[in-house]
Amino acid sequence: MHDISGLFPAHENLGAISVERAVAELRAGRPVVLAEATGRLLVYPAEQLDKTSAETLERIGGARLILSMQRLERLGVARDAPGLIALPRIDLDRIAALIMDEEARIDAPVVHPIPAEEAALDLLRLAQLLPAAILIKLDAPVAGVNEVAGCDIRAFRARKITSLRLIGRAPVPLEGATHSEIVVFRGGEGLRDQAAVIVGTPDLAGPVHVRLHSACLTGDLFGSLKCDCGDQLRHTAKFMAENGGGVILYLDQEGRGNGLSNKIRAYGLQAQGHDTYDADEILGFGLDQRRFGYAARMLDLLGVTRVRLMTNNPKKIEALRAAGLDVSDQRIQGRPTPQNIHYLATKRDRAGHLLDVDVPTAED
Ligand SMILES: Nc1nc2c(ncn2[C@@H]2O[C@H](COP(=O)(O)OP(=O)(O)OP(=O)(O)O)[C@@H](O)[C@H]2O)c(=O)[nH]1
Ligand SMILES: [Zn+2]
Repeated sequence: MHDISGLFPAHENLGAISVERAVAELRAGRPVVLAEATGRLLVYPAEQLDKTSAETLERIGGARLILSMQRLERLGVARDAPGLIALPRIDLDRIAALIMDEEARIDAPVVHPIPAEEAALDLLRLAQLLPAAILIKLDAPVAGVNEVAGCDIRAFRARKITSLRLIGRAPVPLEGATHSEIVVFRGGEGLRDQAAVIVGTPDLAGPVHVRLHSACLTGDLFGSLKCDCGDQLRHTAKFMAENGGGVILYLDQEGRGNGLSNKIRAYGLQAQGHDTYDADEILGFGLDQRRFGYAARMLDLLGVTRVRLMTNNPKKIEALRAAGLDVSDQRIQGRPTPQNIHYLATKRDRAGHLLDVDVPTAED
């Protein structure tokens, strides 16, 4: 027998790997078992339910639906924590309404979750699925299911920060910033690698212009007029090229961390008149899912300690300060368009973004 134990990563990574496996299973529409000292829980994503999975879950019995605090609030139940609803029957239409319908109201008692059940909800968020799962307490073994420990889910984000590694770097000339280098890191809590763009040759010992830019496929790549992302990205690179260089971290946080599918679902709700935050809340998400701890770690790996942060988002400033960086900030204006002006004003009014926007009134 060959001994291949040396091919497996160090012991401290195993927990994070088990979470990533669980995330892959859930995204593929497969169940996972969440193990805690209190017992074992079968977890199935509510958005993946179909006739066969519903029948199977109903046969096992004891199914409950866990929903986030934001979703419960939308369903007319004010709460400060997630909650569970018993599902004596797995009715596909009712569950679809409970997880996504704007008009649905709750018709059953809501129970407070235990930590294992809250960890299940967090797993769904990491998988960038809707934060809604069918849970069943298991009193008998189940075969062929991936198992994940609640403690590993809770430790996942911090572990991903410490395991972040620089994989490669190469010069890539950019429009408006021809002297640029792209550096790629593996890790972070998103589902892909993270990139940093080093524009010019910034003095890493002094305060460095830095932008934390969350991925926005629609804005950055397709030039969507609904947001200011693409414009800010290109403007920042050009500004840095003309002002002593800088570092742009391009973070795998599409849709404020909710993922592309949920962002497009939210855009669908926005097309019906909801603002950017209401649309996310209807889907069960909070104001902003993003955490910036791993961005601080990327800066650390690049040797940056003093930052002139190009942002209007106070949460980014706070997050880097909390991670020990010396941060001063600099406003960055995205181009207002008739299509994004309300989005910009909403970020200012509801999330405290430091934006200077003039929304035309009906009289203008
Ligand atoms: N969920 C959701 N995400 C959106 C929407 N519009 C844009 N986004 C995402 O919001 C994020 C924008 O992030 P950033 O460019 O870092 O900007 P910001 O948080 O507004 O802060 P600064 O630009 O630094 O002031 C990207 O991940 C976009 O994909 C939306 O309507 N709903
Ligand atoms: Zn955008």
